Amino acid sequence: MNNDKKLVVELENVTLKYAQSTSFNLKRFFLSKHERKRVVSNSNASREDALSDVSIKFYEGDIVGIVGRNGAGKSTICKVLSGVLEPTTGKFHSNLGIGALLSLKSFFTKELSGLDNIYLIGALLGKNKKEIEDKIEDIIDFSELGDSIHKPTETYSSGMVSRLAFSIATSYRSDILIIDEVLSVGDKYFKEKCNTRMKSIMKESKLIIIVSHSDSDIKNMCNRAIYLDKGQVIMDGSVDEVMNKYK
Ligand SMILES: Nc1ncnc2c1ncn2[C@@H]1O[C@H](COP(=O)(O)OP(=O)(O)OP(=O)(O)O)[C@@H](O)[C@H]1O
Repeated sequence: MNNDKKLVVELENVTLKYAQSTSFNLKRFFLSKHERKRVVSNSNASREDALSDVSIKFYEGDIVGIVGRNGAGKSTICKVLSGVLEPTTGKFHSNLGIGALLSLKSFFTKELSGLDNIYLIGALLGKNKKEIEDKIEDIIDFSELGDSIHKPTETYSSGMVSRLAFSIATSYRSDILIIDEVLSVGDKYFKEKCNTRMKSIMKESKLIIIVSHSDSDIKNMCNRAIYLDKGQVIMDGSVDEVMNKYK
């Protein structure tokens, strides 16, 4: 499959077990950045695998939709692809730079303001102060949060969080863009605005991964889909084929 395309990212027999039940957030990521195994387990036996023997090849130009029921392992795969989590066993190879992971579940530190989160997430994406400050105006404008940017994000509606998350991640260019359940929230007007921005980013990114529970998001944007269940790949193929199986 895809013999004419350039292989850019590969998961090889990846298994991932979480060490303990715990929520994931930015602070935790910073603390564990140099010791990633603190958030995953080395044990072979004790826990059900969040990912189990997953092998996937990603090619330049792929826009891949990942589908599956709750708990299937979609967010976990995104974290492995963005370098946030290391596999417990198996290998992750990437010829692309650090992946920009756009995820509502992961990175907001809720007691901090939207503005502070812009700095923190920018730093997490490897940007320096100047690079972050160069983008602040664009991020706030695009998110349309106005003065709410100074309020703690725990006071935001899910739509506001979504707007800010989308604005931050899409303000920086990276070779790999990973969008985990962000497109499905936000009102119709903002969704259209996101789609327009996405189209221009897609032209610049080498690989895009989209997790969505929305059939239409996957059908409209992706050229390939992967169906996960209980941490395993059930099907990897064309969008039509996979969405028919997933129904
Ligand atoms: N931080 C964590 N600690 C322990 N277990 C976790 C953690 N995060 C996820 N899991 C478990 O790993 C499995 C896969 O979870 P994951 O969040 O990747 O699924 P998902 O497909 O993204 O689900 P959803 O559609 O509900 O967002 C689930 O069984 C989940 O309970």
